[in-house]
Amino acid sequence: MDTPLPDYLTEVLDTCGGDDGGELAAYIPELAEADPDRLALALCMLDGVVYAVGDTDARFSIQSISKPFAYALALADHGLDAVVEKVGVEPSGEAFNEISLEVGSGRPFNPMINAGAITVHSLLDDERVRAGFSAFAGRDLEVDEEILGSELETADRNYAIAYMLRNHGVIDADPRAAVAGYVRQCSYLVGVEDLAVMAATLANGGVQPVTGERVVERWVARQALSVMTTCGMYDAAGDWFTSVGIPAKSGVSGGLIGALPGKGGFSAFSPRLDGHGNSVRGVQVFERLSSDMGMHVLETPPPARPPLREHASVPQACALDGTQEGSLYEIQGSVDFVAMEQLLRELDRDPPPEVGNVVLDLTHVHEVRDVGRRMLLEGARRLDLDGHHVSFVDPEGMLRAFSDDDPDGDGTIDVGDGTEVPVVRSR
Ligand SMILES: NC(=O)CC[C@H](N)C(=O)O
Repeated sequence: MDTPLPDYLTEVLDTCGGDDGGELAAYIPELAEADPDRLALALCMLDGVVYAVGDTDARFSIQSISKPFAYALALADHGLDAVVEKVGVEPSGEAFNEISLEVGSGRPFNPMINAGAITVHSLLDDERVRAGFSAFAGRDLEVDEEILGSELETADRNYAIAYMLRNHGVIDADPRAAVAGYVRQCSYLVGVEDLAVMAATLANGGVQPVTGERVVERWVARQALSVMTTCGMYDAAGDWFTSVGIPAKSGVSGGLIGALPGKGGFSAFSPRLDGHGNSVRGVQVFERLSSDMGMHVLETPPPARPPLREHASVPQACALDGTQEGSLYEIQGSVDFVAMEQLLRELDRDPPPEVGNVVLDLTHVHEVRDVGRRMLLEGARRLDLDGHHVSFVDPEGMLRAFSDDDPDGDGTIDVGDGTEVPVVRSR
């Protein structure tokens, strides 16, 4: 069987391809020369599989899509506080090249507009950007010197921004050098597959899904995705988020990325732009993908099955001690806050009989979140305090995968206060 995914993606391009509305970014001479009809789309799943359709060979400058990645590198190098001290995280509601600072703090509003991005760039050097972007993409990226030179010839607005930044003490660097570095950052050549993989790295908590390299820490990826959500589409961020609902970033060469946490990275390329500087057909492609695939991050998920699959009083409930009566709790689904709140409430409402074994069976659990694990262990600790002989059945090692509690694998887990509870592989 051939997977239908490429056919589906081609169909999306076909339906969105007819719109020739919008304009090329004429303020950068080299971009005004681009072939306006090119159209491409790529998806990168978090196991590293990439689907790409349309003009997948097209290479274009990354432009403002560089901003969340440069922001991530600055966060990784300097920490959150140092970066937030320089650049805020509030949507400006203004155009990407607005000459403005936040009233009060005197910082650029956010790292997605040019003022913020020039400031972020001043925290990095060219080599760090090159190596960092290449790590996100999983291949050595190169600057298009023509595009770089072309933009620098007409960069008066960015120079104005940089002079404003230095005048207000936001950057120390020479404003012309700051702009040159920032425009270099915008001039890396990419294709849609690169962008999908880069977006997927953010969606994957900072681990590049193809190379397996951890490029940035989890919190860094979350911070970058957060500002993409609130500011990535500039003064169209609200419209974008209500209709598409995916953390995203656009660039004036026509690229667009979306990163869906825990799911995948997406990219589109089509050079004609709307009045906000976002790709016209790129936006349409994402609207279509989001509605077809139910990818709005705030879509309420369907109700989960209850965490307690079965609760039975059974003889010989515990494999460790086949002689006693006991209670068997078969837990299913996700061990997260919501599920454990329900389970602990149930154990409070209908506690197991005073003597005997209590077996907490995780055979049917598919994921254990850190908070869920802590709640479950606390439940086990309290059952132990009440005098029960508690044990876990954990065939997949889900509990231990998260902790150092049982480094030597001696078959017990510390549930707190030094209380050891046996863990067995099967009942
Ligand atoms: N929105 C964009 O992609 C803008 C990037 C472009 N290099 C600029 O600074 O004007």
